[in-house]
Amino acid sequence: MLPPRAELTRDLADWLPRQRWFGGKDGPIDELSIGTATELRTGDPALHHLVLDVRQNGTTDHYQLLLGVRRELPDRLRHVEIGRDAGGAGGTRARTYDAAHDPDLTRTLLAALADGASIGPLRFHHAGGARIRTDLASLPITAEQSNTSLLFGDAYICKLFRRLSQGVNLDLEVNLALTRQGCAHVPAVHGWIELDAGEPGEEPVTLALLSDYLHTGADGWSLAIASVRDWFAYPLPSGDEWAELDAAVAGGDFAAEAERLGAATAQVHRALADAFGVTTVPAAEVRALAARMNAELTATCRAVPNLAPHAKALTGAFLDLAARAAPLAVQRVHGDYHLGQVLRTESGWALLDFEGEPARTQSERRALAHPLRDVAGMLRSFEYAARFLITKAGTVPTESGPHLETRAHAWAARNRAAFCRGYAAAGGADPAAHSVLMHAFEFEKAVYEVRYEARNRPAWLPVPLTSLAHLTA
Ligand SMILES: Nc1ncnc2c1ncn2[C@@H]1O[C@H](COP(=O)(O)OP(=O)(O)O)[C@@H](O)[C@H]1O
Ligand SMILES: O=P(O)(O)O[C@H]1O[C@H](CO)[C@@H](O[C@H]2O[C@H](CO)[C@@H](O)[C@H](O)[C@H]2O)[C@H](O)[C@H]1O
Repeated sequence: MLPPRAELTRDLADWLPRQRWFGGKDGPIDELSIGTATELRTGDPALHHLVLDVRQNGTTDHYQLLLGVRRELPDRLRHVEIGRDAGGAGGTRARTYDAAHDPDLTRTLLAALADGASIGPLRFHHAGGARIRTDLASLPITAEQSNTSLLFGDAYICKLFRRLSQGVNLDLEVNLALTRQGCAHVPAVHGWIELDAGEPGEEPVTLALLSDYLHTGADGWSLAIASVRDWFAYPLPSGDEWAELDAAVAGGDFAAEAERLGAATAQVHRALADAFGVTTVPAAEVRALAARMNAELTATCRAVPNLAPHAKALTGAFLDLAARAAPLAVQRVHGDYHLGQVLRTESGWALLDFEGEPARTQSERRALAHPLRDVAGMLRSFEYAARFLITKAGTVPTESGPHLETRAHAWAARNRAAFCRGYAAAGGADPAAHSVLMHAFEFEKAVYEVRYEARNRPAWLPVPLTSLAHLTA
């Protein structure tokens, strides 16, 4: 049984702003109420699924929470306690906590998924194929910011979406379609959980996604950084010859992987086109897109004046896009493609997280785009990886800054070229033959990054700015 609502909502309003995944940290909570409460397991411990309606600054956001209720809280769950002394029915005391951290309770989710159960407004779907195992204990992974993912042994990863958005989640929609296409470059979907919208004709809200856990995978960002570190440590030849060095000579060269990643990207784009189709937008819409890119540049220059010296070159690229005067083929793409979104497993590259850029609205994230927009995103990521160690002063060997910047540039150039080669060879549009699109998309992403870093990680701001200095020189 749930503790009395008044006490519970008071505890939740105190606890929620302290959670990493809470999106409304920039203002106070004006009102918090429990939108839906569904009992998933009775007894001690009990499990309740809650949707919290959180009103801030005139808008209401919805967050999901798995609420555990126990008489006594074991030490291992103290760090996720929500309410200490909520008085239960009949004078009993109940301790409430975030049950995502309690493997005794999260098993309930696997069992319901395996059964394809319906509990109150919650629908548990099994994607078909292999039976879902129910004997696995969960462990939350800590790396994430906006959602919470649970590992079930080496078999599954279950992503619980914290802030809920209207309708079917993009990550589910895309991964399910690609799994059904037999695409080898995404983790197979095993199941998902959704909440009935309640109103006829309204789409259900996606709550969670259960996929294959690619437990042998290493993420592209760590692999690329290891390669850059190796390249920076490569001994300098005498004199000034270092400037001529090709990044290929370093032991940890990444170019072959970059080329394979390019090929995997083209294959996923093909599968997305097959699953969702391709449409053509007229030249007038391409002009409107270029105008939006430029408007964002103007707004970002106002917020981050250090971007202003590059504005002329960026505007030039957006004007070239506007002048292109040709229709553009658009389709579903990844939307926020970078090295942190790809995993190298023993059998190849896998792409993760098709939710789009977190700083964009839902409709912007759903918008179709030209596939080279993803290619440009990944080229930005090579720029980032090349300069990350320089920005993190102290983690690099003894060379002076300008020398390292030359090395960074060489590493980025080598891996950008390899990625593009792999992409074109596997049937994707050849980036070299679409320089107007590539420049506009890459500069659009760089503007987004400048804004993203200024807001979220000001210490990283020099990374996109230095790279822009090179690209616009
Ligand atoms: N299927 C998977 N197999 C292995 N690791 C995964 C899988 N899905 C996600 N991860 C790991 O979890 C991290 C975060 O996943 P992601 O889907 O990007 O979550 P978020 O949307 O919260 O950023 C990834 O960078 C990756 O390291
Ligand atoms: O992974 P998310 O969907 O949360 O994407 C956001 O955060 C990313 C940073 O974690 C950010 O990516 C930028 O930094 C990366 C290095 O950390 C770099 O590889 C990317 O190229 C760069 O864009 C992403 O833009 C943002 O949407």
